[in-house]
Amino acid sequence: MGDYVLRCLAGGELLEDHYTLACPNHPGFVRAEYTAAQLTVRKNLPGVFRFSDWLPVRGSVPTRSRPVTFQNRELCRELGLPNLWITFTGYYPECGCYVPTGSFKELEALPTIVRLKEAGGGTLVVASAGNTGRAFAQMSAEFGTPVVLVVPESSADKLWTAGYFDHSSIRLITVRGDYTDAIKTADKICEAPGYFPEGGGKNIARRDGMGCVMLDAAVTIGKLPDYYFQAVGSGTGGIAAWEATARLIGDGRFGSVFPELHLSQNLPFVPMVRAWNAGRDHILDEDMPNAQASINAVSAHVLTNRTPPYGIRGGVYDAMRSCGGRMYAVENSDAASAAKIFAEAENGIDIDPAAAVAFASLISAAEEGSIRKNASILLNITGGGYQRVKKDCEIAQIGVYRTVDPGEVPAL
Ligand SMILES: Cc1ncc(COP(=O)(O)O)c(C=O)c1O
Repeated sequence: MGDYVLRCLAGGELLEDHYTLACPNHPGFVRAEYTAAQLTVRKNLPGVFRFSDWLPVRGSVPTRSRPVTFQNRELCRELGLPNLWITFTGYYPECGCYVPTGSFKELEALPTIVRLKEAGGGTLVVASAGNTGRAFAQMSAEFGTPVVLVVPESSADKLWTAGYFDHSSIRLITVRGDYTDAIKTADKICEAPGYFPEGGGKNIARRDGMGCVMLDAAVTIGKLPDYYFQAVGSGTGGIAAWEATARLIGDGRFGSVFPELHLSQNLPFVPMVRAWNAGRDHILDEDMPNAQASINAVSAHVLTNRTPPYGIRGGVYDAMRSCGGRMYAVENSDAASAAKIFAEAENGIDIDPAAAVAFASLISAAEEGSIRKNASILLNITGGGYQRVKKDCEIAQIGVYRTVDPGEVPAL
């Protein structure tokens, strides 16, 4: 299971995999090419590991976390989209979804910790605006993998575990700055031996873990959707959807056309939307005017990455070029209205502000008539059910180990 070779996308050469995140000779992403040409869903394996054929791991860890794809007929009628499918990754027992930290970042964290363990282990260093850090914290508490989490000071309250109280394997560092400052601090920590970057979009375990959303949708719907809607900060989920689609097309049973990517960001911080709409393969400073104030003004802070893998070979720009599609800039108020519609339709489930941004972009596309109404649409609800998880499980806040200024490296 999970047999693969690792290929450099820029140079085309095969690479040895020692938790390898990048090619030593070329910039750009590396990608896993799996031996299994067809996907066998292994329901006997836990959670997301049912897709192990196309995950870069040999083993698994016990978990219930996986995405769940379903339809809500009433919502389909209300929106005039009869073939709307939702893939939900969060905590929503009524739909069989038990992701305790509430977001699809757990789909990345699970194969990442297994991949690192199989490569010899070490301490994972994770920069996060909140959700990624919480996902890795949960894994660390459950499986003992040591992690250093680096988050903006304002995100510290988002760092908790559900049902696990021993946090001795977790070091939480808060930075007096934003998400990008957290990324820089994390990079510096990784210069010390024994500390490994989780790798963000460069990590095949993270991308292929997220790609399980598309795999779950395709096996549930029985074919690839025509449109894929997701809110993006790094854009890794969009890239992952593109890569998973390529594998599904190769499988031969799910169709041969890439779904259009409909990716959204939260106004006023929308660097990828601006770059894409200007036809550029790179982001300029002018795409992020008043960056700090704009970041402070969005409702979905997890979408505020100032250095996303946009123009890199195999990144967001390539994915958009390959699939076609559109990018949306969504107002906070529209995201809030979308979240309300979702809660009313789905047992009061509160969705993540980022997922609300994606849903709002879909609503606007439907209202504008810019998508075909009868097309098969996949809406990636990337997080939700936080209120429910806090009701059903005991929550343990993670204590801050050190608080540092931007550029400062904490002693660990
Ligand atoms: C709930 C949620 N949705 C969407 C995103 C954006 O994901 P990405 O840009 O990595 O695909 C994030 C990122 O942290 C998230 O936490």
